[in-house]
Amino acid sequence: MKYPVNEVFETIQGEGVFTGVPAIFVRLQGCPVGCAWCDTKQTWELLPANKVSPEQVIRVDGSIGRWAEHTPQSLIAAFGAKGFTARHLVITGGEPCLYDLVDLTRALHAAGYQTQIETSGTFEVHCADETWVTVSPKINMKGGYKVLTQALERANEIKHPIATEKHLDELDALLAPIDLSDKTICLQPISQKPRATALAMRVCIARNWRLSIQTHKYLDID
Ligand SMILES: C[S@@+](CC[C@H](N)C(=O)[O-])C[C@H]1O[C@@H](n2cnc3c(N)ncnc32)[C@H](O)[C@@H]1O
Ligand SMILES: Nc1nc2[nH]cc(C(=O)O)c2c(=O)[nH]1
Ligand code: SF4
Ligand SMILES: [Mg+2]
Repeated sequence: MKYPVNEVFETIQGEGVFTGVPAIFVRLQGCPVGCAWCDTKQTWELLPANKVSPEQVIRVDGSIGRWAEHTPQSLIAAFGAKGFTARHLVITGGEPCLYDLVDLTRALHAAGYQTQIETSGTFEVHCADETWVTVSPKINMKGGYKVLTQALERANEIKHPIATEKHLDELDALLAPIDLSDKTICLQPISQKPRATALAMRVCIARNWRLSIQTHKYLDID
């Protein structure tokens, strides 16, 4: 299967349960969800005019929305050619679950990588059984998509972006029918806002949840 790839880079996972772990990021192009505060808006449109050759998305700045088709094999070959050493592989976007990720995640596991998906939960998650799935549920966004029970139930980690009490109330309502016993819940302040961070810290302490700050933003790395 071919996937539209916006950028591939090696860095430190900055968010969630795997914060601090060296990781290769594969960012897929395309997302219809429309979060007003999205930090990767260049990935929303899959414009034919922005299609480039496969080598033009490896370790280059993806900020102008270019994309190239890659297969699992061409990606794994590119990691080797660039001398990437991380064994943790994060598939993000855009919205990666627009695409069936079974092929990609299985090929990555067969090549010795541990995989993680970052998804909004608005499309069904199709991936290898071993993949760590982080769902960052998007409620009432412009695109009008709803979070799916399939995605919430598949999640290993629920990482909720939060700025106000309203976001917390929305999360509580969404999670009420879900069995959370095998899931880690993280709150992630939106855009490093001090009030959002203070709220997230307060709630995490009260509920024994985890704080996820976007450490790469503080470090000014990819
Ligand atoms: C850019 S999204 C891509 C993956 C997928 N579309 C999703 O939303 O989970 C990656 C992560 O960044 C988070 N995120 C995006 N913009 C953010 C912002 N301004 N502040 C905090 N988190 C943000 C998302 O909630 C998600 O957890
Ligand atoms: N360092 C780093 N960690 C991240 N964790 C999730 C990211 C994302 O954009 O999905 C991201 C990212 O873009 N960079
Ligand atoms: S779902 Fe993810 S990529 Fe899409 S707009 Fe929201 S934060 Fe951005
Ligand atoms: Mg990011």
